[in-house]
Amino acid sequence: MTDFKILIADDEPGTIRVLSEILKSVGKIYFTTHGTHVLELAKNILPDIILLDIEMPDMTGFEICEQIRRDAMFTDTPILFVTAQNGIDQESRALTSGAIDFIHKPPHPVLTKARVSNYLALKRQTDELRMLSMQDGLTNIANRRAFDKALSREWQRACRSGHSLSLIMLDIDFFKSYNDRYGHLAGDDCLRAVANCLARHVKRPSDVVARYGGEELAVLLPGCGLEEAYDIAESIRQEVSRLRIAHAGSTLPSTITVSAGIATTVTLCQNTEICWRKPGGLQSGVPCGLTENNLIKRADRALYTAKNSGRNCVRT
Ligand SMILES: Nc1nc2c(ncn2[C@@H]2O[C@H](COP(=O)(O)OP(=O)(O)OP(=O)(O)O)[C@@H](O)[C@H]2O)c(=O)[nH]1
Repeated sequence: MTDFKILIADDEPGTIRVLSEILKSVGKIYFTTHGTHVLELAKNILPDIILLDIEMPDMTGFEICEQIRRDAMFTDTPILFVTAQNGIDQESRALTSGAIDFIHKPPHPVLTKARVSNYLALKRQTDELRMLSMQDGLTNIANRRAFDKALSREWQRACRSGHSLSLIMLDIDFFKSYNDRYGHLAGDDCLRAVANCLARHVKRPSDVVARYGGEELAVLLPGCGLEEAYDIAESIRQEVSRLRIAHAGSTLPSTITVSAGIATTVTLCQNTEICWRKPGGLQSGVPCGLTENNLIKRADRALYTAKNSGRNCVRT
């Protein structure tokens, strides 16, 4: 048995039994006889494929399909309708509501298994491609594209909820001279080790560690205020020093170090104002309508300050 998850929604327990028997070797079966439960169940189990009865008493399969399609979590999840009806109108309505194909009742064991297996194989490839498109090939942390998406998502969320959002930008000190002295491949190893170190430091599922570009790395911390972000950045800085990667060209301790800059948002007055918290607890209101780019600019500016303050330090 594979680790695929198959969700079957049908108000007839007999059909669920037959489909489960046919597909039990293809993946783990989850089912519901209530149309209104499908979306919630799907959110809990994150199925790889959904088999939907068109005729359900509480909600039609079309309505459920459209509801699932509206949810960004299920953009790539294939939905197949299981139906006893044939007809151009039904099929066309099913396809426009977001289904990818049909299984006709009574389900034929060989055809049903083959059809579901094909869509699952396709889903696996799509998942792998999506993952690769969001991952940095050298360090295996999130790439710039994934970072931009996460920042945009978390910015919206922070504006809605009023929770803080912190961004740490980190840059390896004297990395050019490291490359020049030890070679580009050693530079790549060093970058990987520092990225791993960052990844070990983030704990919450919504935190994102990304390669922002070149030797600049970013840590996005939703729901995290300035003090906590500072502690995390400082702890990363110390941990990188403890890696003891020799760097004879550094004017600091002769090991690899990082500099870090932090910016934090605080939403005030029921989202009417977005405020940047400044060092020393000062707050300055900035008119609403700012974009997430301001957070990056602030963190970058703080990083620049850290570099100008002698490097191997954290600035806000
Ligand atoms: N090995 C390796 N080097 C990279 C990669 N991406 C960027 N770099 C190098 O990172 C170096 C960055 O150098 P600079 O921007 O001059 O900064 P720096 O030498 O670290 O100096 P400061 O940041 O001021 O401490 C350049 O030499 C880039 O070639 C990469 O993927 N692998």
